[in-house]
Amino acid sequence: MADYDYDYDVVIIGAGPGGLAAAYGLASSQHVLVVENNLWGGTCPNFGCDPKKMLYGVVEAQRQVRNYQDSGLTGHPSVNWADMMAFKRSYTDGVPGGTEQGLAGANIDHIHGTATFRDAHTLAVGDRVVTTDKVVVATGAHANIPDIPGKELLSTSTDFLALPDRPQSIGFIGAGYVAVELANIAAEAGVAVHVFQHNRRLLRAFPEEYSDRVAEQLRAKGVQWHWDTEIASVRSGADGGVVAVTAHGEEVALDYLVAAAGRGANIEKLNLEAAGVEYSRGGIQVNEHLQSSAANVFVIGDAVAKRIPKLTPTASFEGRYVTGAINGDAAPINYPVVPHTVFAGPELAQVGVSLDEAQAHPDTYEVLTQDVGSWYTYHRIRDDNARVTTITERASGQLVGAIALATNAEELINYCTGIITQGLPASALQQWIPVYPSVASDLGYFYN
Ligand SMILES: Cc1cc2nc3c(=O)[nH]c(=O)nc-3n(C[C@H](O)[C@H](O)[C@H](O)COP(=O)(O)OP(=O)(O)OC[C@H]3O[C@@H](n4cnc5c(N)ncnc54)[C@H](O)[C@@H]3O)c2cc1C
Ligand SMILES: NC(=O)c1ccc[n+]([C@@H]2O[C@H](COP(=O)([O-])OP(=O)(O)OC[C@H]3O[C@@H](n4cnc5c(N)ncnc54)[C@H](O)[C@@H]3O)[C@@H](O)[C@H]2O)c1
Repeated sequence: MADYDYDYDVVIIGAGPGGLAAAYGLASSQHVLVVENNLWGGTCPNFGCDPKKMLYGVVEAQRQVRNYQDSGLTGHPSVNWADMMAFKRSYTDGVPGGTEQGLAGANIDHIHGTATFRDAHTLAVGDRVVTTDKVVVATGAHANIPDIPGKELLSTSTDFLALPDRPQSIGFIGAGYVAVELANIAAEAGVAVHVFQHNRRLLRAFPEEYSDRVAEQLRAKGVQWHWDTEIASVRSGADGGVVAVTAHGEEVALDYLVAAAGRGANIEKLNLEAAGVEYSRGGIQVNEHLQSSAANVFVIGDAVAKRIPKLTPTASFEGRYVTGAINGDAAPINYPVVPHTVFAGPELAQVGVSLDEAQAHPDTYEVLTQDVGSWYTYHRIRDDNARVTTITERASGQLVGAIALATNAEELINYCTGIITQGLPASALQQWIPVYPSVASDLGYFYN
């Protein structure tokens, strides 16, 4: 508890996965206030992971029917965009209210408004001024909008996830997670999709031999890739649409053009200078205890300038870590391996030592890439192009990395993450009985 008579022990700015993990963790030991200026629950359940994966579920079901066309299924379903969006809302509509009820039920003080620092211990939220011993900044991130003429005509992933009617055409600037996932959903729903990428590399967080396969799979679904193409400007087009003008002078008429060129930390409204908190282009700088340059101000989640992936599980992990740090645990943060997946139809997932790293050190690592489309698990679902790479450390035989492009790849990679995190030897797989047949029952073939 604070020595000085502050209003609160901890004010948490932002009620996304990071801020909420910290709030629930701290509530039993500290007097906590949570401040949120948009929807309770933050990006992931309102405008990110969860609504995206609901739409993905619908288009994946359609893809599976297509895969089974010569295996007993006939007929081609089609996506009803409006109904798909209503299905999404059947979940997202309840998120803000449910999140707020959860905070109220746990007796955690919470207010709606934008928090701004007056000094490191004082925050303004609208007309209200609140003093606090410590602050946890968990403000997340927003889509970067390229600074080009007509930028106000650009849309974002948030707009996409709320489109009431199916567009005829849509473009994406950038070829990262957001563009690939939303391009897949749109293409599967029958939208004409263009992706404009300023170089020739998509999904740079994944190995090129895998991301090239994703590009080819999306091309086969109708996605038009515009490689080495900068968008120089945007102007209004016919019927409320836009015209994307490339640096080569090419013009592409679209219903929407989505900025998917990375995300920047939500720091502009915080007045960080008043609190002595230093930041850079990538977000707020922190030490190994997630403390900013103002020692009483902690930062977690997408707002942090960090090298590890900015994902919901990393934000929650950091929320749990600051709970311990604020309660007196002096240990620095120690991240376990972080798996990541792009839901690209099928999924591309990876964890641990990267393929580049393994290939650069062949004396240290053994790399085994297997085309598993003919294996029972993948043949059964006609995932004919499924592929899995495993990376083991030669000296110990320990699994240290894995990459999979396959239906349910995220589940296979979750199992690999458990093995790597726990440092389990291959012999451990002899001591458990998985359900057969299942993704898990293949593990012994990948790691033995
Ligand atoms: C389209 C999309 C799909 C994604 N899919 C996945 C996925 O499949 N898996 C995955 O792991 N991650 C995914 N992500 C990333 C994931 O959503 C984020 O990593 C995660 O939400 C970060 O949590 P956070 O708590 O740091 O921030 P956020 O969830 O962004 O929450 C921050 C909150 O702070 C509020 N806020 C900001 N400034 C202030 C202020 N000054 N005062 C008060 N409140 C403020 C914001 O309104 C927001 O609600 C996706 C992101 C997007 C955009
Ligand atoms: N499945 C998931 O886990 C998931 C899904 C969506 C988002 N996310 C999170 O959100 C973050 C942001 O996603 P994102 O796709 O916006 O970013 P990203 O960093 O994954 O990709 C950005 C893309 O934009 C390109 N780019 C950068 N500047 C550009 C410019 N000026 N003009 C044209 N292209 C440009 C980059 O080369 C890259 O291809 C991810 O890094 C991830 O942390 C995760």
